[in-house]
Order: sequence, then structure tokens, then C-alpha cells
Amino acid sequence: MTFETIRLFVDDRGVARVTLARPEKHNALSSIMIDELTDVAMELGVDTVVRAVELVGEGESFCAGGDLGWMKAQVEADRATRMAEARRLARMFKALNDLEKPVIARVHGNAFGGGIGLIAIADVALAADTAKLGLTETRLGLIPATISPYVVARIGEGQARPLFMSGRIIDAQAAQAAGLLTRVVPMEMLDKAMEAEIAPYLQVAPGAVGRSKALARSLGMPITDAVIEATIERLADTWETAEAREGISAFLEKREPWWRKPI
Ligand SMILES: C/C(=C\C(=O)SCCNC(=O)CCNC(=O)[C@H](O)C(C)(C)COP(=O)(O)OP(=O)(O)OC[C@H]1O[C@@H](n2cnc3c(N)ncnc32)[C@H](O)[C@@H]1OP(=O)(O)O)CC(=O)O
Repeated sequence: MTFETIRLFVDDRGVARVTLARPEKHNALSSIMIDELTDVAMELGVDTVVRAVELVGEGESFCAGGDLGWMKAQVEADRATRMAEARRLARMFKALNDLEKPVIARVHGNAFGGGIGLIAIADVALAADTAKLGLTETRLGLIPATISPYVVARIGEGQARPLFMSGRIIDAQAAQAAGLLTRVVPMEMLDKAMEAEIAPYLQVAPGAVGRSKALARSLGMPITDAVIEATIERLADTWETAEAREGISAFLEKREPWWRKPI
């Protein structure tokens, strides 16, 4: 399988490294990347050679979230298109979350919006001490939507609410305290820490690893089809608002958004 926006490398231990490869856009989740990440998740799920998956970002950032150029197109689109596009994004997070193999995120630089979704679907998230994280959607007139069930499942509603609402950017230590990150290490130690984190999964029975992940997931917050469908509608609704039009336009035009009252 060949990809345009991601790279896949499987080493001889069966560790698959999925690299988000749009460094010039801080690895924002473009339309093509959404499909490619969905496809790679499906492919890795059935690949019997693969025993663990690393999610990493090329360049300065892990992932700057949903591509705001793509989102701008949804603001301009009709309802049916918005629903279809929101569903594609939701399908990507679900496909990654459903992977019955250990998924380990390597977080550095910026992880915002959908980038936090990628952290939340991971089983383990290791971060550089210099990483910055944020559910920045409300800064853009948006809401955390398709990512929200995974984030709430990971950190609980109590931790999620202020992060969802405030759009606050936090450092890696605060993100670890909130439960988003498993471990924080100096940037220069990150690759070594990844190796140490993955090693135990390669020593144990792969089928049991998958079944224990599925069991743990089934005991946590239920992320049913109905929950996912509701988040798809929320995202499509949000793209229809004047706030989304203003927030996304302001980002792309490199200016401050204008929020005085709900518009
Ligand atoms: C998934 C759901 C929602 C979302 O994810 S909404 C998106 C949330 N993401 C953000 O808020 C991040 C926006 N980006 C930034 O804040 C900054 O770009 C940065 C990541 C902090 C980097 O800043 P820096 O000053 O170093 O670099 P530039 O801003 O000049 O960026 C370089 C280049 O990259 C483009 N870019 C960055 N992020 C995005 C993006 N998310 N989408 C599209 N493009 C992005 C930026 O525009 C620059 O491009 P140029 O062409 O070079 O101008 C919803 C759900 O949950 O369902």
C-alpha cells in the first residue's frame, strides 16, 4: 500500500511505525490523511506480523489537529457533505481505537485538537517535556466532537470539561497530571523511552494482548455507534455556525478572531 501523507515502516520485530508526514502543516489531518490513517489502521489490524504500533509525527509537531483548510470547505458545504466528512473523521478515530494491538504515541512539539484524539486512542502516550497540548477547538469557534468520547474515556468528564471549554494550551507535565500522557521525558530521551515502552509487549502472547485490550475497553466508557453518530452530528452542526466560519477564517487569514457575543 502506498501513501501520500503518512509513512508506514514495519521492522523485523513486528513494530509498525506510522509517521504523520505533513511537516510543513504541522501534520494537520487533511482529507487524504484521514483516509490514509483509516486504511492503515484497518491494514495493521489484520496484519499478523505486526505486534505493536507507534504513532509519530515528522518535523516540529506531533499533530496540529484537523486541517483547517479542509474544515473551511465544510463550513461552505451543504449539510449532506458536512455529515459525510464528519463521518469520515469519526471513522478514522474509531478504526485507530479498534486496533487490538498496543498503540504507542510519541508526542513532541504541538498536539492540538485532533492530535489529542490520536493521543486518546493510544494505549500509551510518551511525550517530550517540551510538548504543548490543547483542545484548542473553542479558540476556532469549533468543539471537540469526534475526538470527545476517546478523550472523556481517557481522562474522565471532570478533567475533560475545562480543557474542552477553555481551549487552554498546557505543558506536558500538566497533560500527564490530567491523565492524557503516560510518561514525560526529556526530548533527547524520547526515542529511548519509546524503545523501553514497546519491549514488554513483544515478549507476551500477541492474541492475549489484543484480547486484554478489548476487555479493558469494554469495561470503560461505552463508545457505541450511537455515541459516535451523535458526535458526527455535533461536528456537522458546529461547521454550520457563524463562529466556526469566523474562527477558521481568522486562523487561515492569520488574524485574531472576533468574539464579542455568540454569533
Ligand atoms: C478534530 C477536530 C478539531 C480540530 O482538530 S480543530 C484544529 C485544532 N488545531 C489547532 O488549533 C492548531 C492550529 N495551528 C496552530 O496553532 C499553529 O499553526 C501551530 C501548530 C502552533 C504552529 O505554529 P507556528 O507559528 O510554528 O506555525 P504556523 O502557524 O505558521 O503554521 C505553519 C503552517 O502550518 C499550517 N497549519 C498549522 N496547523 C494547521 C491546521 N490545523 N490546519 C491547517 N493548516 C495548519 C499553517 O496554516 C501554516 O501554513 P502556511 O501555508 O505556511 O501559512 C474536531 C473533532 O473533534 O471532531
